[in-house]
Amino acid sequence: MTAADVLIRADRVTKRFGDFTAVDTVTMHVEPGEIVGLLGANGAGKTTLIRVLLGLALPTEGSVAAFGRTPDRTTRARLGYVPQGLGLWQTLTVDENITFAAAAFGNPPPDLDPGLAAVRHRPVGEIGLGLQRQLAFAIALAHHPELLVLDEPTSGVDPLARARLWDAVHDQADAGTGILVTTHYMQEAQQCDRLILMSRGKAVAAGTEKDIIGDTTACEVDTPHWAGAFAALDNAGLPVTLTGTRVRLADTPPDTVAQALRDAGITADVHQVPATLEEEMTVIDRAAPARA
Ligand SMILES: Nc1ncnc2c1ncn2[C@@H]1O[C@H](COP(=O)(O)OP(=O)(O)OP(=O)(O)O)[C@@H](O)[C@H]1O
Repeated sequence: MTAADVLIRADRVTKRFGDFTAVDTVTMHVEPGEIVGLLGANGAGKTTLIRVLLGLALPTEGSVAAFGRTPDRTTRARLGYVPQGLGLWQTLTVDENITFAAAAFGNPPPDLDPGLAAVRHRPVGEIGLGLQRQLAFAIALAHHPELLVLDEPTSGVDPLARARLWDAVHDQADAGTGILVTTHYMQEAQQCDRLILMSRGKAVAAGTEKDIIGDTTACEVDTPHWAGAFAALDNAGLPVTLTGTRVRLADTPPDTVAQALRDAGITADVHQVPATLEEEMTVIDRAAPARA
């Protein structure tokens, strides 16, 4: 990879608001044709990092470059951005939003798929969130950006629309567009070529899902008394989670779990399994130092 191959990069970027460090010394980049997932809990610093990358906020320390230069209006024209709030004018119609964006970027308005075409004369504030997301996505793609930045693109979207959106993202990446996408749905991480995990402002892990999970394990507790097992492990101060009736504990020795269950008089099978990405994330968050 040469510097010319990098679409966007952050080099030791820190962003502070007063005494609060929202982004802490983050270095990352996105290349053409790859889908990079920025993962992290609420408040981890994902949106702030994106705003700095796009030139919408200045870094307190460190530097950013888009297409090899300081982000400005010219670089903005080479990327598509769908912010968490979608960036649409709620009181303008679908058509008016499209016309406005097309004029700003100097491109012809995009073709609309039938769902959006049917509501083209309605104010955006009156159409459903799913259609609003589709519109924001169509507008972001209309000028054929080299880089697409999507902040929580699937939040509040039904499973079918979510699958469609990821299909569209893959089509873009296959055509050579670089994608930077934030999410806190860990299942969506599997859609990405590369992940960057943020915790309390820092990039704490990077690579594929497999790289990030590494050797971390979890204990799974097999018992018909799952409610009692959960309560007992929770009372013992262990990091237990319950998904459906599945009782699991990330990064906890099986002996510790078995002992806590025995102490509570609960019979159960305890076995060790590879951790999920979500579990790895909680392990990392537990270990991460408090924000500077
Ligand atoms: N303008 C601001 N002034 C003060 N604090 C801010 C500002 N913008 C963001 N923050 C704080 O910085 C931290 C990181 O926020 P950010 O929105 O970047 O997180 P995030 O990872 O995108 O979370 P979410 O998934 O909830 O959007 C939060 O604690 C937030 O309250």
